[in-house]
Amino acid sequence: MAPDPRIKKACIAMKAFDIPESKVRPIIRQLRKSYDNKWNFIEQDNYRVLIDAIFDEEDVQATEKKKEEEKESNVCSLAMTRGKKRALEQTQLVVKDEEDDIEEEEFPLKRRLRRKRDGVCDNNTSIGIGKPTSKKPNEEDRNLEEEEEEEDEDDEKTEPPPLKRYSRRAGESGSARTVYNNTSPSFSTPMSVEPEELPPITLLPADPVVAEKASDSETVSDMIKVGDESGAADISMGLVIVPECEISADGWRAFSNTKDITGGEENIQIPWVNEINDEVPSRFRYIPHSFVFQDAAVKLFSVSSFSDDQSCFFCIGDCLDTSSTPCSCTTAYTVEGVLKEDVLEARISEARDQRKQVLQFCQECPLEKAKKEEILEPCKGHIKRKAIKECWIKCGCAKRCGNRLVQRGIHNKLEVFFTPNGKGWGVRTLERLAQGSFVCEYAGEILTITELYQRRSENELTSPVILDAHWGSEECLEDDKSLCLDGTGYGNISRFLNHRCLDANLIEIPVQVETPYQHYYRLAFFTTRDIEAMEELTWDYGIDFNDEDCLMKHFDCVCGSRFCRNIKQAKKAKKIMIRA
Ligand SMILES: C[S@@+](CC[C@H](N)C(=O)[O-])C[C@H]1O[C@@H](n2cnc3c(N)ncnc32)[C@H](O)[C@@H]1O
Repeated sequence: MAPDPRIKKACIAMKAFDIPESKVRPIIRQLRKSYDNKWNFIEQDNYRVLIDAIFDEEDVQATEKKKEEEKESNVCSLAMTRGKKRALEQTQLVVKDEEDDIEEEEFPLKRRLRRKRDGVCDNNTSIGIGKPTSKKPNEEDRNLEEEEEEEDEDDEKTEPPPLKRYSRRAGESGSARTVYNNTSPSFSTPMSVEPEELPPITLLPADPVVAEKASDSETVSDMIKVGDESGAADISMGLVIVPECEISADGWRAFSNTKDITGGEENIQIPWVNEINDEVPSRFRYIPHSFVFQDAAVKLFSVSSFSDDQSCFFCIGDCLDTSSTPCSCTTAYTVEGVLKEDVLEARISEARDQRKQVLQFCQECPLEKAKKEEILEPCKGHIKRKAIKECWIKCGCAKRCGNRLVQRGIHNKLEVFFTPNGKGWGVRTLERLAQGSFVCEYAGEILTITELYQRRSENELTSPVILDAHWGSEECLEDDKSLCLDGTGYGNISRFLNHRCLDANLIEIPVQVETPYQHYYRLAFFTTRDIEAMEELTWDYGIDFNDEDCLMKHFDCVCGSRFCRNIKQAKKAKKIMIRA
């Protein structure tokens, strides 16, 4: 039989890392068996699965070798006199040092490859991933070890470890690690993942009862920390706690449930499909509600700090029930559970027509301050937006009250799908949606603007949203109160919503749920018109495609709207359409 050219190609690719063919071939055989001979899994990401498998094979061999040695030394030590044992221990000390060197020699691939993956290139190899370094190899090794030690020390000092580190690692493809089920001699398909210590997670309460429990001075983070001593871990916050581990794209494919991308976190299941290619949704943690990342001062107030006129204390049942006197809270929703037409129209024209927008200007804009430039540029202005006020903890009505729409969560049939027109994943509705229907809210990590800029410098953002509806109304906004949401690492279904310039079929509206506290509010998506089943859902990210300061990752817009603001791109798309 003619040799398979793909095996040859893989061997050549591995040769660049000094991995001999004799090591590559048996692993390829195992992988082909495990992946039903689907080469694309083996080849993708520059043979990342193959490299990982070779590493794991090395690990298994090293562990087995160590075990054997331990067994041998135990047997020896039992049979030895004390004096002999001491003598042997002394020799072992010397031998151990030598063994460390041998181990490095015997398993040089791992260190060399890891160094390459980390962007450090050996001077004496011709192929280098990452920038070459002028450091001598020994110096390099020392530095690498020092760095590793420093990292360990940091971990010990920072107790519990910062969440940021986890979210960054989650997106790193270069450090993915898969744990294999060792039922076959030393390798098989990915089966399980090792749980690591979970990062501290601070949540906003899904249920306002939680708010009641907090004292005036408590931030949510003081009150609810996963696994802390406050007993807060008992409160079910509906957070998907994914054991922190690093798995490959294929591992993720194997674990992710096509029937429900939310992992059971929403009232309904949201399936995902890809009818276009082999891609799977990128790895993230599904959270149904936003949570504080670190510095954001999202305070829970004691109910007494709000006056009775900020709630409908005496209402019973449903505030929208027409038989009772309409209460002061209910201004936005109809009894059918959609936004009132006039409210929706006002919001749409405010979003689309600049003349209808009221701009507020900060004295010192957090967005400008966060740039940390010598000269502070003047504030560019923020659109003043009033939040819809839903009934909350202080109201007497029931949870089923019609003025508690957003807080009851997603209730329409949605689907994540791979778009055919180059936008990646998107969201579509599987049923007809009436105009003004609530679809979902934007959930993510609540960050301060300073934290957002920090992330931006690490290139982690896709589409953060700034919670600036009230900016400029106060003299000076403190850093921990100028907030935004980032759904990149932790997010809900909204992280899949694509952008459409101006005439999108969704609009985002600020909604107050927990308290009338204005620095943090929820951002809810409502339909701007009736939407047919299978239509993609989109919202206008509000990006200026020419703004270099734009906080979102740049992309060439292919929204197809005749109002597309990404002019060059729109022209290109039009030309293609005409030619076709
Ligand atoms: C919040 S994510 C939306 C989900 C994304 N499509 C995915 O596959 O995960 C935003 C990213 O989607 C892509 N995107 C969204 N709207 C787009 C548009 N109108 N044209 C091109 N790409 C778009 C861009 O890559 C953008 O950075």
